[in-house]
Amino acid sequence: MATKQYTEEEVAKHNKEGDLWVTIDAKVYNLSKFADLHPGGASVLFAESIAGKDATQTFFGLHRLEVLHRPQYARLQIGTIAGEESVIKPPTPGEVSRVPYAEGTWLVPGFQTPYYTDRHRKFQTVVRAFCMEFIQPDAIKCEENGKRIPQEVVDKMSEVNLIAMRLGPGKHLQGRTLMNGTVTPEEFDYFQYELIINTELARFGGRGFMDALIAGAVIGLPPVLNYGSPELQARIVPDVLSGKKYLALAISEAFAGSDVGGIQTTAVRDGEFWIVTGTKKWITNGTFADYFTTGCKTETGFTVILIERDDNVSTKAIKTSYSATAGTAYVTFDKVRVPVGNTLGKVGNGMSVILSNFNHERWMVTGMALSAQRVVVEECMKWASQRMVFGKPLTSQAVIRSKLAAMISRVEAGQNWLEHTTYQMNNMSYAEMSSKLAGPIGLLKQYVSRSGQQTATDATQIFGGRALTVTGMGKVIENFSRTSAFDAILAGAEDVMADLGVRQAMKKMPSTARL
Ligand code: HEM
Repeated sequence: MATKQYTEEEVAKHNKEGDLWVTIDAKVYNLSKFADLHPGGASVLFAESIAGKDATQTFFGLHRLEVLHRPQYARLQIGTIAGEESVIKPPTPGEVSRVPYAEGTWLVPGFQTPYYTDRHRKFQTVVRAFCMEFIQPDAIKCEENGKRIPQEVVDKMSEVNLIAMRLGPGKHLQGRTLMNGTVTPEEFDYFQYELIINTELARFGGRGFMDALIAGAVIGLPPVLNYGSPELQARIVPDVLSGKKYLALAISEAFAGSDVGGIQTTAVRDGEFWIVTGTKKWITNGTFADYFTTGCKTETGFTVILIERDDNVSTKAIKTSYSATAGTAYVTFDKVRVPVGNTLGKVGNGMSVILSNFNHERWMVTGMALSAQRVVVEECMKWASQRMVFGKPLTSQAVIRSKLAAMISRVEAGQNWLEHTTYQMNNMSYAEMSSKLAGPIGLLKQYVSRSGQQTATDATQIFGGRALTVTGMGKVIENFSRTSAFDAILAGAEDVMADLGVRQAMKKMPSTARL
């Protein structure tokens, strides 16, 4: 680290081509050689207001702080300004943001919460620190290069049983040490701890990587845990939870999406085997999955079968508008022989297997979508404060403040509804949840995905052209705007969710209700 101290007068002498210093947040940088390599061009650095001067305000109007921490640029620092201290710092691992509305109120000092305890806060700190240290660096890289999640990250996650925790509480947690003992399996209350995990995993500004984080198993393993035979579970579950094998949920097809009943993949009995033929589309983690929890048409209806990858299973990456790191695949089953013992639940009863899984899946998607939306609120709060227009910050414009008001209201409304729903889930049996919460969760999901898209539109207006570039200042907004539509589709399309909520409510209308 550069420790040499300079006065402002000394820095001011280095103000020309070939001999160029600037100060940013009390740190002195020698840009003499870098000027010609500067992505923003050399000439901007020689401006009278920049060369040899304190360029802090201009710098933060154009760059994210992370630029200064990239090793190739951190090297340019030669010292600091004598008697001054750098004050703009990246968050330390586990640190909670102090930007208003950047965190759920339960994390804001002075606010009360009926749902969370100090144990939850401790857990949140540990999970955030873990995510920042072990997941975030690869999340950013993979989101950009589209490569699958590195095995080392998966191993690290399984070391603290993060993969198992992502499936919620249950017997699969028994005997496991969770997050190095921060929470016990008994204590892992139905959803609050899991909600914390989903919230933290969604804070990286990379939607593709969010789905790469073993999302396939999160949505595809519960049917094995809830409906698989003990033998099947013993063979499959430990390897998936320890990250040695990957699993994907394979329901949707080119022929049927939210209308699950219309799927065309068939499973025909041949003695002790099923012969499965058909195709599946949009399968998250499919390119690298070893197992597929697959919806099939059978003689007596719809049946869910666990298919193991073999030579008759082929997967092909589908190009989507989000990162290929999610491993979204087109899957072809070509007369795959699958032991009948791999059937999940009763033959012909697949619809209830899938439907019982949906509540948890939709709730998870909602939690992650809301967390990503909150990150956008934080980005906009920061940007609108630091961006100067005509000598004043953007926040001095009423129209910008009005957009911020709308964004904050949406994310806070979503959070309160989500926490309330999570509390119900904590206190209901699985069966109760299926009958009472399918509708409300559908409505909540469509509310959060719709508000996410409105927030994406508002954020794009606030960031302007910067919201359209994949790198640089607006990269989080660009990623969110490009991918928030995924939340409106995955696990049930927005319109279908809204309709489900109303239809379920209609079923419960008292026959005597009159105006
Ligand atoms: C340590 C000093 C600096 C480093 C390491 C640096 C680095 C970079 C990098 C990496 C970019 C690409 C965009 C991004 O990733 O955010 C960039 C863009 C830019 N930089 Fe710098 N820069 C420095 C100082 C400055 C200063 C003092 C100015 C003052 C005018 C400046 C003006 C610009 C401009 C105008 C762009 C283009 C921004 C855009 O396209 O939105 N840079 N710089």
